[in-house]
Amino acid sequence: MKVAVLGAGAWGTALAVVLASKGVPVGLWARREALAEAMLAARENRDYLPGVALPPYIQPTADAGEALEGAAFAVVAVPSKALRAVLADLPAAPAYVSATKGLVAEGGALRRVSEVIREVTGARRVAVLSGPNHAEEVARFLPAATVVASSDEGFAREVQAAFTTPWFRVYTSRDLVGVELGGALKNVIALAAGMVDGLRLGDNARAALITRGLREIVRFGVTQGAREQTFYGLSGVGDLIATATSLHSRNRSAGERLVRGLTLEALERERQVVEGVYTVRALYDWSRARGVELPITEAVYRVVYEKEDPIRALSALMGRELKPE
Ligand SMILES: NC(=O)C1=CN([C@@H]2O[C@H](COP(=O)(O)OP(=O)(O)OC[C@H]3O[C@@H](n4cnc5c(N)ncnc54)[C@H](O)[C@@H]3O)[C@@H](O)[C@H]2O)C=CC1
Ligand SMILES: O=C(CO)COP(=O)(O)O
Repeated sequence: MKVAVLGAGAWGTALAVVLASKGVPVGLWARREALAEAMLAARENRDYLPGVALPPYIQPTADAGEALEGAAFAVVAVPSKALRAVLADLPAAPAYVSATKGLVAEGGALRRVSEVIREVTGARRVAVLSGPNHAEEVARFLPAATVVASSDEGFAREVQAAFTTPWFRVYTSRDLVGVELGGALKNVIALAAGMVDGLRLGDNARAALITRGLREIVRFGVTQGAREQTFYGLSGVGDLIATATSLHSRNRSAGERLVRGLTLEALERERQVVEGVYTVRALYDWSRARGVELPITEAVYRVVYEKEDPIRALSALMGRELKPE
């Protein structure tokens, strides 16, 4: 069995390493010819995942047709903002696994990445792979667990079997909506946790924020048809903890740097993608249009997009109406 990985950032590369480490041939598609050539020459992705050797079973290429040729399924690991345009340009695969963690805002509607994949490609077999999985650790064979969710149980099991290794444990789930939203929304809470870190507000504050953040994720997720229980698993609270507390997390670190003077414009120019910056805007617009309260999302939005003083935005969370937990 061969697999195509679309997107040669840190995560696409790490997932390719997982598959190739067990002898699965992988076509790793990079948008830029120069990156594909550099990976071929150095057998390393120095731009996005330096220090990790690419096993021989990985075939880097900028030719999507070559990457997809004979693949049983394609793993989508491109940033959510580029998703639609990238997919529209590529040949179709028999099935898709989304590894992208974000939301796509289109004309006032919020779309999940798997919905966009389904719509653009017409594929019927679509799964989401999501969990507490920093690429830097997964690619170095440190132990990790993840979830593959699909409404097609057979496909979820196929993907589970493809990715499972002695150090990468894969669970299945039928709650695709819950698994997908857990991965997207935790980035917003991780931005907020980074702001707490940047302001040196302490461990108690970070724990309170993560816990109330989980509540906010559940509140939104349930309105979208997710099962509440899913958010208490690996792809929910598991990923929230990994992202909101890790030195690897780009979202957490972006929050920290934004309150210390980094501008949004400078952040957007950086090479690595910080999905939470787009997710928070999409969620904020959605919540305002529907009158749904998402207080942490609102605070993060105001700091990132309205340049509100972060102390003021976070104090507003403390000063909300008192109520039972
Ligand atoms: N890095 C990680 O540990 C994890 C990342 N993810 C998710 O995977 C997705 C991809 O992230 P990473 O691999 O970390 O990316 P990255 O930050 O390492 O690299 C960015 C990637 O996006 C590509 N890119 C940028 N603009 C593009 C455009 N306009 N069209 C096509 N491609 C474009 C770049 O070429 C590069 O491959 C994101 O949704 C992220 O949230 C999920 C789990 C873990
Ligand atoms: O999703 C991730 C870990 O599970 C990666 O998080 P960051 O994008 O914040 O680095």
